[in-house]
Amino acid sequence: MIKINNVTKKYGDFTAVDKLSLTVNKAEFLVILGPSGCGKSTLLRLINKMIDRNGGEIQVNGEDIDTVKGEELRKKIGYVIQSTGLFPHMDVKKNIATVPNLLNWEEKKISKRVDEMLTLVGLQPEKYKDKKPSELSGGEAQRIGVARAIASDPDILLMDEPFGAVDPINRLRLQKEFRKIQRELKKTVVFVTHDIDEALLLADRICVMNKGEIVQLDTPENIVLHPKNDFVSDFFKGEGILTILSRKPAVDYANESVILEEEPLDKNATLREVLTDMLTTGKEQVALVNGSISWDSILKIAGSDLNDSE
Ligand SMILES: Nc1ncnc2c1ncn2[C@@H]1O[C@H](COP(=O)(O)OP(=O)(O)OP(=O)(O)O)[C@@H](O)[C@H]1O
Repeated sequence: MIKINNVTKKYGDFTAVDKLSLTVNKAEFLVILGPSGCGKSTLLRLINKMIDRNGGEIQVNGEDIDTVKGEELRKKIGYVIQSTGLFPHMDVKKNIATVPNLLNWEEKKISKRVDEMLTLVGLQPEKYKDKKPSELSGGEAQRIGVARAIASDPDILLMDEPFGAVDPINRLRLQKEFRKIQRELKKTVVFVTHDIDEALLLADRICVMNKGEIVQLDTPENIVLHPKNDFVSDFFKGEGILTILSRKPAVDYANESVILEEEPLDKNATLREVLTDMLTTGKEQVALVNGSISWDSILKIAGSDLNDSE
């Protein structure tokens, strides 16, 4: 858990983070979203003491960060940045082993951990561990960045646009895989992005920032459907409904009394996939494993029921 209380960061006369308070719960995926220059990266770097603050307090897992040395704190908190920050002269296994080495783990334990981490992020250990970063694609390098950040099993991960350099198709795959890993390992994640779809797809809660302050902190659904002010609604510009549909399992909305004589969609299909199926086939009713769902009900869900269902 991370507790930020009344924290301010100034660069000269300029206030980058302004008396900001925020609690990130254990195992929560919190996304910080906002326009360029609003203070997102600064906030992240304050948490792991890469920069000093001018006022306020920060606690990490109940401990005031002022009582811990920066290097010690950073061994306990994973940090991933857009450029991946992999060391170019080290091979993949050495990169992943960075923090375990700093923590003086035994060779055998490190080697086992490297293989586990590569497998976790979907890369075959034998094929990848001896490669240099220059021999990896952008998406592979991002995965190694994630593997390195979680290698020493930190409770908390700070991620600053970690998938920014990846092409859209691999990006979506990485986002989904990472979300799954985060849920399985119950990591507390603070994730910075200015990509609205990414925020809506990943977040338990979104913290919308502007000019160093929090404008709205809420679930993705509430932010899209009930923006607090014009800044938030202009920022989202009506986007987001499709992404929210893609977070909802269709089976949760099935009409169990209408059974169709046709092949049902996959049991894991989302409302967005139902909508796509309807738009590509022209069907107004689609079969699900536990009943069916109609065009009218999708429209109704997109319009209002999403909010009530939270
Ligand atoms: N070392 C620094 N010295 C002076 N000003 C800085 C410094 N680092 C950041 N700033 C300023 O502080 C503000 C917040 O920067 P920050 O990097 O936190 O923004 P951000 O929201 O992460 O932006 P982006 O989405 O573009 O990465 C910006 O106006 C930036 O120019």
